[in-house]
Amino acid sequence: MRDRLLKLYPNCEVELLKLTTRGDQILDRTLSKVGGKGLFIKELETALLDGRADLAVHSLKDVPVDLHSPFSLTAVLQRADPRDALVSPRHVSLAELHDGAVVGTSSLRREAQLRARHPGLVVRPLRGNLDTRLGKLDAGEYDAIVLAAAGLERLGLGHRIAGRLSPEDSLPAAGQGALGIEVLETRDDLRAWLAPLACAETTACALAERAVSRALGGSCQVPLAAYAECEAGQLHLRALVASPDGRAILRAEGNGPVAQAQALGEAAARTLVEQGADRLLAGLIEPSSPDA
Ligand SMILES: NCc1[nH]cc(CCC(=O)O)c1CC(=O)O
Repeated sequence: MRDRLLKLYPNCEVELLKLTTRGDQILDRTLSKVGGKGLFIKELETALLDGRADLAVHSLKDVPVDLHSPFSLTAVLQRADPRDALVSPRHVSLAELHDGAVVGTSSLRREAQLRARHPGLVVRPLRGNLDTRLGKLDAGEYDAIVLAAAGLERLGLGHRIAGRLSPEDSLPAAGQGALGIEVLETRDDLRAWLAPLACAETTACALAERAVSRALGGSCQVPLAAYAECEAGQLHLRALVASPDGRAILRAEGNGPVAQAQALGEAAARTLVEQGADRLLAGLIEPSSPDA
C-alpha cells in the first residue's frame, strides 16, 4: 500500500501505523460465536477518529456492509486471488484427503461447502492469526486447513498453498481478496487523492457481492458466499447460503451490466430468500452444535 501511494505521489510521506485488531486477538472462540461486526476494523477506526491515521486499509471482507457516518469506504483496490486455499503437509490435495481427515476452518461458509462436497471430512474450528493457524497445522492438529489465498500471499506465504479451491468447490465470501480504504467522510481531500487507486471492475464486483450480504443481514459470521466476476462491462454473480452442516445449500446466479451491480446483488438475495435463506440464517442465531 505504501509503495502504491508513493508511486502515485512521490512527495508524500507514508507512515505505517501497525495495529492489531480484536479479531486477530481472539484466539479461542470461533468467529461466529464472537459475533460483533467490525471486529477487525474497530481499532483502525479509532485511529482515524483520533487523527493518529488518515486512512485505514482493510481486507474488504472484514468491512461491515452497513459502514456508516462518520466513516466512508472510499476506494476498493484491484482484487488479488479471491479463492479459498487448502494448506496441508506435503501439499496433499482436497481429493487426496482420506475419510475422517480433520480439516480446520473457522468459517461457517467454508465449513458448509466442505461438508457438502466432502461429507467424509471432519471439520474442526481453527482460530488465531495466520502464524498460529499454520503452527497448529504443522503441529499435526489438522490434516489440512482452509484459508484465503490472498491472505497467505499478502504475507509471503503463498508457497504454503497446496491447492486453490474453485468457486464451484468453495464460493468465496463477499469482498474476499480485495483491499478497501476507509477514511473519515469529511476528508474530501483524501478521497480525491485516493480515487486513482480504485479498481473499477473490483468496485463493481464488490458492490454486487456486498449488496447480497446487506440484503441478507450477513457478515463474515454466517455461511453466506457472494462472488462476482467482471468481463467486458458485464458482471456474473453467484451467491449461496448454507446450513453449517452442508445439508442445505441455496444458490442464486445472475448476469448484468456493471452499472446495475447493486440491483444484481439485491436480485440474487431475493432469489435466496424465496428459497428460504431468511429462515436458514435465522436458525443460526440459536445455540449451534458444539463444533459448528
Ligand atoms: N476474516 C479473516 C480474514 N479476513 C481477510 C482475510 C484475508 C483474505 C482477504 O483479504 O480477503 C482473512 C483470513 C482468511 O479468510 O483466511
